[in-house]
Amino acid sequence: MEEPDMKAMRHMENVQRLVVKIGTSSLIHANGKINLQAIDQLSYTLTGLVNEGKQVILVSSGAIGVGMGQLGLAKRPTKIQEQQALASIGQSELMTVYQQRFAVYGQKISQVLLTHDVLDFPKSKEHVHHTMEQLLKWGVIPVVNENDTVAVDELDHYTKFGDNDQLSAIVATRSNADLLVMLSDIDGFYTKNPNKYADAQLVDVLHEITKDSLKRAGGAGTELGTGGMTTKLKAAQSILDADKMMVLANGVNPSIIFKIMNNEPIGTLFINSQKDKEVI
Ligand SMILES: Nc1ncnc2c1ncn2[C@@H]1O[C@H](COP(=O)(O)OP(=O)(O)O)[C@@H](O)[C@H]1O
Ligand SMILES: N[C@@H](CCC(=O)OP(=O)(O)O)C(=O)O
Repeated sequence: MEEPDMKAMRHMENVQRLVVKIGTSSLIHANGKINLQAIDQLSYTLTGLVNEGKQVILVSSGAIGVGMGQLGLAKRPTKIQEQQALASIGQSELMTVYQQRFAVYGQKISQVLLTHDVLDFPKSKEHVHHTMEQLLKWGVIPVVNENDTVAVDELDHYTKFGDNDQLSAIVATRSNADLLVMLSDIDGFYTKNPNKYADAQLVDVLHEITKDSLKRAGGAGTELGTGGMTTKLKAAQSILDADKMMVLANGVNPSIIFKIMNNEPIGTLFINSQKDKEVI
């Protein structure tokens, strides 16, 4: 693993298409209410990027969390049908809020709900691809989430992505995006879980996901978040395999994406070493 205090130069100039993933913990306050400031800033920032001529896809979690807030539930229910019903309530509310906030900046958005099998089956995968390309061509920001109402893993029918970290990596690689920006409740990937260890240090750049890095990632940090750091590293692995870049950063102020695009050393950059050498 790289020395945590070494800050490498970054080169985001050629990023034309990017996927931004935002997790539940960045979208919902600890008291269960929607974080309007985060959504507003996200809308402002992503619209700003589209106005600069970039193509942007948003992968947003939060359906279950928003649904919990709507019903006043403090704890995520364990029954699958309850989680799915909450997602159904929360997704439409979440999209209503996104729609309102993006409209303030004159930005069109759309909803794309996916399941794993849809992207496994060649014909439906092609349809999704064409729809996404058309949306991006029109300057629309597709807002993607898992179709939680139908996604369940059964023995003979595999429909779940697992979590939105995986989904965002799949969306980014399938859409040939140059960069995946993963916004979480933490500043980046640390040498160990910073919520447990005070001496944890932020890693600036990671060129490969080793067994050692996976060991440094603990479980999910919050009641609402599901993925935890392990799934973020797995997502990063898919991005590195596709020879693309990922930045993991804190989603508390989503306008941080402007700084990322401006080559500021924000969060953790995942880039394979060959590509890192090429761009420098
Ligand atoms: N090495 C690590 N570096 C950073 N965070 C870590 C690490 N290991 C475990 N974590 C935990 O992962 C959490 C982020 O995952 P999660 O709560 O699922 O966020 P999100 O809702 O944004 O997907 C952090 O808050 C932290 O507690
Ligand atoms: N599809 C679910 C999100 C699941 C998920 O991965 O959540 P998170 O760990 O907050 O990104 C929802 O919208 O609630």
